[in-house]
Amino acid sequence: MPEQSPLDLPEGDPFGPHNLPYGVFSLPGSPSGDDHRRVGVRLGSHVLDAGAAAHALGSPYASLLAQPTLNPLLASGPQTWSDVRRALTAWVTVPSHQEALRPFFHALADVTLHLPFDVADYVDFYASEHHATNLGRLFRPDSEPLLPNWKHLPVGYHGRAGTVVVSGTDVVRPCGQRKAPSATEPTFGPSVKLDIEAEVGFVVGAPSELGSAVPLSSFRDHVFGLCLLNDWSARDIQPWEYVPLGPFVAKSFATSVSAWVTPLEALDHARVTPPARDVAVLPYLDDSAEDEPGGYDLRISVSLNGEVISEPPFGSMYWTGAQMLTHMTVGGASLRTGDLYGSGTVSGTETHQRGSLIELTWNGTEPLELPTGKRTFLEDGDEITLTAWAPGPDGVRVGLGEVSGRIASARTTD
Ligand SMILES: O=C(O)/C=C/C(=O)CC(=O)CC(=O)O
Ligand SMILES: [Ca+2]
Ligand SMILES: [Mg+2]
Repeated sequence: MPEQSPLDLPEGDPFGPHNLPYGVFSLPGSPSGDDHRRVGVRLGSHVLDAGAAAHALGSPYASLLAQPTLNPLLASGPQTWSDVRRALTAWVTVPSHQEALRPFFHALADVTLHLPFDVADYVDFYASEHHATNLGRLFRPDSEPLLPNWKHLPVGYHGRAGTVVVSGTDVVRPCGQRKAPSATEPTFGPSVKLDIEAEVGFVVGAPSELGSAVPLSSFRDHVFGLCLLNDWSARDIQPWEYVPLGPFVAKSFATSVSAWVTPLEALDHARVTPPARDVAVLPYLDDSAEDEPGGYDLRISVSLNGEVISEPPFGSMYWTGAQMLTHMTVGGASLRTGDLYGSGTVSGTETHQRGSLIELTWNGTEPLELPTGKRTFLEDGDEITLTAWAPGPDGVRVGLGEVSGRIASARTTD
């Protein structure tokens, strides 16, 4: 019997030709150096070696795709993104290409997936009203949960690009300094409140000029696509160190991203109007006259050791990706290819929609009851996986892949 073609997908496969996310892979046995990495496009449970396929088909995009990272494609800009996607769609849907493409498909189970792009700057926002309200209650119980600025601008901080890692990378429990409110002196040691943050990452492709702001309407000229992101956070280190400049050691030891970047064009059916804003914003952030709604209806699922513990709805985010981008550049900051910005933890209104353990367990006071026992924060060996899907054309889902990471024990010297 002939082997089934990678192009024969089960009906409704979330990684069908309507999706075509990009990643970077290497083949088994190849050294881990850059030379052996190549851009791949996911189709079902296979990855297409996009550069080799382009070369074989005589495509003008061969040199853009035969690369060890997505950066050249990201830098090529929105017209080329569309053109390449159109070409790929034709390759995987036109039956006459089937035989020519077959050698360039590899089973996902047989390849190693790498960080898909070289991360330039990394920023993390705080765009969920429900998350910000919960964290405000937990960290600042004597104040209003939302600080006065929260509904006037998307609050964010600059993170550490060099510690962004691809899904599947172990996360070493961080050590740091902490002081409980009741303690008189700070102490040092491995975090005892290691947490997750379920987020969506925005991947910047086309750069912008230093000194000019990027308006809301230019979001799609710069942002190439979305990934899943887990902003690992040490909740015992964070409250002691964050005043007044923001998170530092507590959130800079590892941030995991999915191996697949889903182009915005694959998510057009998922666009939704964000929740009603009850405070008027300044004109540069006012999206009421934009042509398209700025939200994305992504349904995230968080599992701990295989048990689903939360289902955060990305469509509930107060601030949109365009507003975050515009605010980030309003002072004239330039964008670089490979910039990554996180949405901030995605939490919905309901308890089972909270995107972090500090919220799900109310800072450890209400443990989760799991088949493997009670859990407040993460223990060594725990594995966290975020997955997500979005509505696509004709009721078919668009899969966003997964981001997972396992906790390795702290590296202490004593
Ligand atoms: O409210 C605080 O002081 C802290 C908030 C967070 O830890 C959240 C954060 O990193 C941004 C986010 O993911 O929403
Ligand atoms: Ca975060
Ligand atoms: Mg981080």
